[in-house]
Amino acid sequence: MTSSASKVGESGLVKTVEIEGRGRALVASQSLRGGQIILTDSPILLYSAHPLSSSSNAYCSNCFRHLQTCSTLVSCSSCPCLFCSPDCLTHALSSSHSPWACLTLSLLRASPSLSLSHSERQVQARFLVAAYNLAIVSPSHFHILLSLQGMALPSSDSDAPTFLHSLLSSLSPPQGVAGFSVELTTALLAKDKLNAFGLMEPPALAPGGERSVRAYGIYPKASFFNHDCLPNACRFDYVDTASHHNTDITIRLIHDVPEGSEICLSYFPVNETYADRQKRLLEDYGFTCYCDRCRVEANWKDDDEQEEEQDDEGQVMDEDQDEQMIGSENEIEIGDGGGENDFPHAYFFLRYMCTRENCWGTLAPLPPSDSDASPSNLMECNVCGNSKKSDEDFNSDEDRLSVDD
Ligand SMILES: C[S@@+](CC[C@H](N)C(=O)[O-])C[C@H]1O[C@@H](n2cnc3c(N)ncnc32)[C@H](O)[C@@H]1O
Repeated sequence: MTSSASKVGESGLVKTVEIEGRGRALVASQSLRGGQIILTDSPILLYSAHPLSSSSNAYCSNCFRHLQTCSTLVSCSSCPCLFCSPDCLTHALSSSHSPWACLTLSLLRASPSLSLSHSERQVQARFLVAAYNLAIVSPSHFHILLSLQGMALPSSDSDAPTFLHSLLSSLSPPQGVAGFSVELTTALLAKDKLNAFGLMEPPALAPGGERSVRAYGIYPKASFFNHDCLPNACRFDYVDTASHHNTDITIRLIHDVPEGSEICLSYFPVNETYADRQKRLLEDYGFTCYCDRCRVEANWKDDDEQEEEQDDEGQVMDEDQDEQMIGSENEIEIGDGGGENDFPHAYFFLRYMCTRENCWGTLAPLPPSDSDASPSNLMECNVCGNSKKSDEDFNSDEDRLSVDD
């Protein structure tokens, strides 16, 4: 580890260091307590996760607050975008919804070739508009975006940059953006893929089902967190409940972390199998994970070697579920060996996984009253927002915490 340490976050609780094979990383500058907020970060760029062809107008086009909760809706005078308040619209007109962004989104919406494209490509088009708009309205933030990790990965959709770049060039090239080229477009798409955080839809909009993403954001300081399949920190956001800076995210520690230890997030829900995690990390993030959990699970029986049996209806059934640690009822399944050595991280799942059906969120203690206080025994889920005492089942829906930071 080389420590060219620059301190970031709340009062310098974490610092960036360079770790061989992992790039930049954030480590604890001092010993830290579970529940401590180590970083609050604001996005330099946000964009909708909905395809351009979608008629959904459920969220403010600037701050992505759910519009159902807003009484002062206004629309853009030149396009169908809605905003939660006149102030948000005014702010957007000089930032995220500049005249160039407004015109370009309208032209893209009307483009037959883009409307025939799959939804992922339409969302990538939204990102590129947001990124090139950033170059126009805030060159310093655009440089921060360029400084983030991200090279095109061999597995990435290689047609996307060429197609989207030629579309933008023909419809509405961003005037005055130095270096506007297919190479820059390729690099921007790669940076988005490696660094974007998803702001989720509120749980009530997806009853019983999985929550989907409403918007993506680039959070420059939080982008330095590396991944671990058993993270020691997790991310919270309060898009609909915070009255100011509602798109800020906070990173909170799940448990105590000693000075000098790396602080990691999980880039996706922790219930995924070893094979799925490795595939996703390699294809989407370009690395193989050798975290403690992966080192243990690498010795478990391979998915492909598992016996598969045909059930009576001829469906393929997985009999051996030792890879699928968290079943549909959030059960812990232990591997063939059955012992603690096979599954030393069972404790993590029992203590820090949300038990609400289909949530798969992570629990972190509420922030301690001061840095010397013991961690709170009230745990909050970073996905559904429910709370529970550390040794209890979840409270009812009425116990959902409302936090306004
Ligand atoms: C969001 S960035 C994290 C910060 C990054 N290390 C940097 O230097 O900017 C994601 C990238 O960091 C690297 N990374 C993250 N977690 C890693 C891990 N557990 N092992 C190796 N590389 C990792 C991968 O290159 C990944 O694509």
